[in-house]
Amino acid sequence: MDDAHLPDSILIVDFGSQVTQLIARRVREAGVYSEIAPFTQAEEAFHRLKPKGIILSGSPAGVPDEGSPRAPELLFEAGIPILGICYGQQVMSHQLGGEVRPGHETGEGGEFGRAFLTVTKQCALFDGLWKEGERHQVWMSHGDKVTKFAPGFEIVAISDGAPFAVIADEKRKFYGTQFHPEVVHTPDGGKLIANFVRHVCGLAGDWTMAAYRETKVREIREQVGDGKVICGLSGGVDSSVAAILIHEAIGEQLTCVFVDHGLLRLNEREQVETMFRDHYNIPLVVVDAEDMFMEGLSGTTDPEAKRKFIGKTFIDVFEAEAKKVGGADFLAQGTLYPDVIESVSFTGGPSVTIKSHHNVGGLPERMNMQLVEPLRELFKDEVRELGRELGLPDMFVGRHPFPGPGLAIRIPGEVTKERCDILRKADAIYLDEIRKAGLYDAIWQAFAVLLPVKTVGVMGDHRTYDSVCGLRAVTSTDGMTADVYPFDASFLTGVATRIVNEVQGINRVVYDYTSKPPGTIEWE
Ligand SMILES: Nc1ncnc2c1ncn2[C@@H]1O[C@H](COP(=O)(O)OP(=O)(O)OP(=O)(O)O)[C@@H](O)[C@H]1O
Ligand SMILES: O=c1[nH]c(=O)c2[nH+]cn([C@@H]3O[C@H](COP(=O)(O)O)[C@@H](O)[C@H]3O)c2[nH]1
Ligand SMILES: NC(=O)CC[C@H](N)C(=O)O
Ligand SMILES: [Mg+2]
Repeated sequence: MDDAHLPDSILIVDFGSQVTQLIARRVREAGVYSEIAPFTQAEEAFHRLKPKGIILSGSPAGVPDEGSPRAPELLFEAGIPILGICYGQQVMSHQLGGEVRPGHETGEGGEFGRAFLTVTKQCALFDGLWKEGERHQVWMSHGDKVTKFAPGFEIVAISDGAPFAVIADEKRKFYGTQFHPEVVHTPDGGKLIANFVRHVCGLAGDWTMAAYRETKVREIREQVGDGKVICGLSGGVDSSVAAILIHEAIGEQLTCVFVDHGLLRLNEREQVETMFRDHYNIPLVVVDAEDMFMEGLSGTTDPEAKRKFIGKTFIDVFEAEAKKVGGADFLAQGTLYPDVIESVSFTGGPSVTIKSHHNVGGLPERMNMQLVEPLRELFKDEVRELGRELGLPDMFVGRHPFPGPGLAIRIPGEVTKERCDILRKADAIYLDEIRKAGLYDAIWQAFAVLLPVKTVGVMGDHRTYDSVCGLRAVTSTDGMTADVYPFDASFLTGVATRIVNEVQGINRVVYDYTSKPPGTIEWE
C-alpha cells in the first residue's frame, strides 16, 4: 500500500509460527489494520508502516539455539507498545537483558495444550478483563521458558509450568505472554489482543471490511496499472469474491476463465455459467479442458503428483487464454491464507508442507504471469463477510468450498472418467439429501469419496463386487481445524441406501469420523 493511504496499524513480526495469521485475524476483529512482516523484513516494514504497536509472534525455533531469529533492535527503541507472544516473549526478554533456558536444561517439561494461569497483579493489558487473583484458561505450546526477566519488567500472571506466564513493563508498555492469545482455545485471547491494540496502543478500532475493500481496490489498481488480467473463476466463494473485487478495481481489463477439467461435480459447469452470467456483466470464458486433464492424470496415483500436475495444467490453460485476450500479464486467483500455510511456510522458514494446494504449492516454478491474489491473507469466513460487503448473493457466499483439483483428490488411486462419473452420482445424491434435510447451511463442507477398495455385497440374491464410497461432512469456521458433522444414524442409512441402490459401481457406504487435525478435510 502506498504511504499516503496508510491507516493506523499494528506491525506483526513473524518468526515462523503456524498461527501468525491468527494474530492478524484477531487484530482485524478488533477493528485495526495490521501487516505481517517476516522478522528479516521487519525493519523495512516498520519504516514504511509507522505502526502504533508491535506484536512479536511465536516460532518453532528456540531462543537459546544458535542462529535463531531476533527482532530488529530499533523496534524496542521506537517508544511504542510491544506484545511478545511465546517465542516473542522469550526473544524480547533475551534481547532486553533477561534469560531464556531450553526445556532440556531446566529439566522441566514444557506446557502443551490447555493450561491455567493466575493473575498476580493488575496491568493495562488486563484492564476491564482480568482481575488480580482470578484463574483463567489459556493455551500453551512451549518447551523453553524465560527464567529471568529483563530490567523494568514484572510478573503479572503465573502458571504451573511458566512462572512468567505474563510479564509487563508498564512504563514502556511492553508485555509478554508465554501462552497464545491468538488461538480460540484461549477463550479470552481475542479480548486480550483487542485490549492491547485499542487500550494499550490507543487505536480507534474503526477498521472494517469496507475499509479492507477500499484498500484492496487501490492495491489492485496500483499493481495492474492498465494491464490485462485473467481471473481463474471456479464459481466458488473465493474466486467469485476476488473477481468482483478486481472488477470493481479495473473493470474491463478483467476476463474470467472457468476451466472444465472433467473433475467437476454433476452439472456444475452449467450451474456456474448460469449463476455468473445471470448476476454479473463480466466477460466469462469457459474452457473445455477435460481431455487434457484426464489424459495427463492417467496412471498417476500419488496425491502430490496429481496436485502438481493439476496446478501446472491450470496455468497452461490460463496462459493459453491470456494470449487469446491479446496478452494478459496478470493471473488472478481466489487464494486464501489456509491454501498458503498448508502449502508453504509464510516466511519460507521451517514450517512443513501438508499438501500442495493446486493454486499455491502446485504452481509451476516458472510462470509468465504475475499473480494478483487480493484474498491471500484472509480466512474463509472473512471472505464470506467481504462477499456480503460487495453485495454477492447468498447463493455464492454460502456455497460449500470445492477444491480446485476437484474429484481427482476424492478418488484415491488412479482417476478415470468412469470413476469420476460414479463419484459424481454418489456425491449428487448425498448433497441432495443434505439439502432436503435442511442441513446444507449447518455444514461447512460435505462430499463423497470413491475408494480404491472393492468389497463383496449381495443384491437381489446376486453377489456384487464393487467399490466403497466414503461420506464426509465437517463443521469449521476457517478450514484450518474441523469437526465431524454428527448426522443422525437414520439420515446416514437413508443416504447409504440411496447410493447403493442408484449408483452402479458402489455397493458399500462408510462415514468418515475423523476431525482435523489429525485428519485433513480432503482425503488427499
Ligand atoms: N475450475 C476452475 N476454473 C478456474 N479457476 C479455478 C477452478 N478451480 C479453482 N480455480 C482457481 O483456484 C483458486 C482456488 O480454488 P479454491 O477452491 O480454493 O477457491 P474457490 O473455488 O474460489 O472457492 P471455494 O474454496 O469456495 O471452492 C480459485 O479461487 C480459482 O482462482
Ligand atoms: O482450491 C483448493 N485447492 C486445493 O488444492 C485444495 N486442497 C484442499 N482444499 C480445500 O481446502 C480446505 C482444507 O482442506 P484440507 O483439510 O484437505 O487441507 C477444504 O475446504 C478443501 O476442500 C483445496 N482447495
Ligand atoms: N510456540 C512457540 O513460540 C514456542 C517457542 C519455543 N520454540 C519453545 O518451545 O518454547
Ligand atoms: Mg473451489
